[in-house]
This record gives sequence, C-alpha cells and structure tokens, in this order.
Amino acid sequence: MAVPLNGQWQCQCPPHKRCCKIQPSMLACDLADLASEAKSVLAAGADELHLDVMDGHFVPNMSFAHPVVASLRKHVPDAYLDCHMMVSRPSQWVEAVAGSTKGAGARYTFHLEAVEEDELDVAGVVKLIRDHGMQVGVAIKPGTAVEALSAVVALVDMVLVMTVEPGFGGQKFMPNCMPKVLALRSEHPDLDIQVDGGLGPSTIDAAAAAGANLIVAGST
Ligand SMILES: O=C(CO)[C@@H](O)[C@H](O)COP(=O)(O)O
Ligand SMILES: [Fe+2]
Repeated sequence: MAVPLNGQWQCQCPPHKRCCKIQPSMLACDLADLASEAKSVLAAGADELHLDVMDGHFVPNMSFAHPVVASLRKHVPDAYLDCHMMVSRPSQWVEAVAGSTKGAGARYTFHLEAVEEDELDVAGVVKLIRDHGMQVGVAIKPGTAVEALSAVVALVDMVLVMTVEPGFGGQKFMPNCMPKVLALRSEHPDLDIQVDGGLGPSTIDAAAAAGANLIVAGST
C-alpha cells in the first residue's frame, strides 16, 4: 500500500519481493484528457498506471497504442507503466512499446494465447522483452487453464489472471477464475499475481484471499 511520505507516495510493504499494488486502468478515463487523468490517479495514490493496448484482432475492440503511450510518458516521467498488450503476435510491438515507455520503468504483459506458431516461441518473446529493458508479464484468459503457464512462470516477473474476457472495461468479475490464482499462489509464494476485470470493493477481497497482490481497477 502506498502512503504519503515527505511529499511523495511510498510503498509501505515489507522489503520482500511481493508487494500489494493498485493499478488503475486508464481505459476507464476520458482518453482525450489522458495526461491529467493519469496525474490525478497518481496523486490519489495509484501505484502504477495500467495501460490496455487492444488491436481489434486478438480482442474485438481497439483502444490506444504506443504513440499515445509515448505522449503520455512525457507527462508522467516517474510513473511505472504496466502495459497490458491485448494484441496478436506480441513480439511485433516490443520495440515500439519499449521506446514509448522509456523512463521510470515498464512492464510488457502479453497473452499466452496470442503467441503465434510462426513467431518466436514463448521463451523467445520473454527474452525479447527483457532485451528491450522491460519487465515481463504473461496473461491468461478466463478459458485458459493455469497449467498452460507451467513452462513460462519461472521466466516472467508477473502472471495476469484475467477475471473477465479481455477487450472491454466495465464487465462482471468472474469468481470462477480464483482457483487459478490460488493454485499459482500455493506453488509460487513470491510471484506477482495480477487480476484484471471487474475488481472493486465487492470483489477485491476474494481476489486478495486467493493470493492476488496486483489489482487492476478501471470502472471502479
Ligand atoms: O484489460 C482489461 C479489459 O480487457 C481491463 O484492464 C479493464 O479495463 C478493467 O476495467 P474494469 O473491469 O475494472 O472496469
Ligand atoms: Fe487490462
């Protein structure tokens, strides 16, 4: 949890690897006023900014992409940018996103389901992201079994367990995804586990009890 300290927001978690963070999804804001919306959630204590990039192919919706992220970065040079890449062939955008997020740190979270057979394999995508200086997240959709992550979980910094079908904000939290969080947490006590979709006051407890420590919240 972040609290104000000497005019800045400081994380109060003990100095172990796992820390609880709230990551507002900027998809829910007035995108025509993205910079001031971002500054306002950071001033209110948001730990990181969650940026939902959608390509209209991997998901049936489009949002914004790296040119917008690059413009936003100039206004929030100190913010950690948590890029949730809902895109097909995730390796193709690594260089562009690395360029647009340069600064205080960024994570490139790609969907396991989006990696195509004729691009790099999953380990190759992870390496590419690291080689470009970003942290790595891997995401799974509600219908993807947690076992699909077994070969990749040791390679990444974070796992995102989607709690709605990716593509739209404002959907209902799917509690039936919690056993996946529980299974990951029991195997990986120090892993950063993110949940995304329908999180708010009435659902955050279930997610935290299952072991999620990174909470994305858009419409809430
Ligand atoms: O990735 C996504 C949707 O695909 C999310 O990040 C949503 O934008 C979260 O919004 P709420 O469900 O909290 O309204
Ligand atoms: Fe997201």
